[in-house]
Amino acid sequence: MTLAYETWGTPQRDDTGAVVNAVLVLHALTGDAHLAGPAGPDQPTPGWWEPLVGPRRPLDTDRWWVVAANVLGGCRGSTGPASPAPDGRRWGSRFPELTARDQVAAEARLADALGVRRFAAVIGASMGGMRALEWVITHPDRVGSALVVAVGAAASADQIGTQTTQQAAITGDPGWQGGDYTGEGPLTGLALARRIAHLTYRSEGELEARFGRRVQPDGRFAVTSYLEHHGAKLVGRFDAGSYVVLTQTMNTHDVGRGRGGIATALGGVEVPVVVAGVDSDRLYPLHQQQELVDLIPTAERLHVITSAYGHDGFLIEADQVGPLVRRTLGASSAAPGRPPRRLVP
Ligand SMILES: CC(=O)SCCNC(=O)CCNC(=O)[C@H](O)C(C)(C)COP(=O)(O)OP(=O)(O)OC[C@H]1O[C@@H](n2cnc3c(N)ncnc32)[C@H](O)[C@@H]1OP(=O)(O)O
Ligand SMILES: N[C@@H](CCO)C(=O)O
Repeated sequence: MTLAYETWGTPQRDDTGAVVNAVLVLHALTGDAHLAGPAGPDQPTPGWWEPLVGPRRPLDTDRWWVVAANVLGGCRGSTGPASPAPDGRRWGSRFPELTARDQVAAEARLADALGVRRFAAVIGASMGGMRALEWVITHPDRVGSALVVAVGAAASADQIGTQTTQQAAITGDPGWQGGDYTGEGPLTGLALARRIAHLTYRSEGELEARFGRRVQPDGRFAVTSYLEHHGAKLVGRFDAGSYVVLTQTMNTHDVGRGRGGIATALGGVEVPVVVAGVDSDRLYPLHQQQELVDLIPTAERLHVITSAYGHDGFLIEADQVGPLVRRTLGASSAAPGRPPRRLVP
């Protein structure tokens, strides 16, 4: 198994050689390890949280060693369905179904390899928030604090409904070939999946204000053209097999599975957790983050990101996410050179 990762800042080690200032940042569905920095020949997008990383920024690289890895099952350097299996062919349909717990198990092995016994903080939104929750529950001794944004304790019917419909758009494309495509693959299906998904990532009000019923000179509704643009862009940078595998990990997300239910699993959390949501998020509505706050004894109040942009607000509203990152690091029980600050509910 390969995990592709990037780091920013400099690791500080204690007497035993363990890194004491590492912060793990976990990306969402179509993100990758490139948290900050420009696009380049091998990197299709600029850093997805660029404003948050650097000297004196919330993820202050003069102080923290920031680590971001491409998720297991992804297609930006880590092992996924498009990777070659030992026989040299793509894993394709032979790639196993993964859960967020498997992905966290892989990330824990990355931490071992990097010499990180304990992260000062683990930070994630959306699919990254699922893994941040699993980190807190599975490895409480390895997490100083956590920031969990725009996610719930378990996939909802609404989320499973839209994600399985996106999967059907891909697997119904003749180019899918049971997952064992060669060449271009199910590009039409992947673009359609992204269009469906993107609608859930933005708000009704934003789309109305930006596009309304406007028709472009080419005869297309402006909103249709916008969605086609996002579909075409994703096709240029993402593998359809990874899209199916990763959305399936999101469908099976349930912190309570095998742990006596959500309330029991979250009720045992001892790591300080900062929970936030976006007020216009129709995919992961605020009541799901309120449930996390209600059930996690170490979570303080719900932090609300005010945004017109819906779920994507966690990517766009860096000015509001930044203070939450600082708050999370300030609450860490593992921050070097500073006593932990208790988050009072
Ligand atoms: C900055 C990055 O690229 S981050 C890279 C990693 N990406 C991720 O992790 C998530 C994937 N991306 C996303 O979710 C979103 O695109 C975001 C959140 C990053 C960006 O959101 P915003 O900045 O609000 O961009 P928005 O959704 O308005 O889209 C702008 C694009 O739509 C295009 N567009 C706007 N209106 C129309 C229209 N009527 N017809 C066609 N295209 C249109 C713009 O030209 C622009 O194109 P470009 O991105 O190729 O320059
Ligand atoms: N726009 C985000 C939404 C998923 O959280 C992405 O593509 O990763």
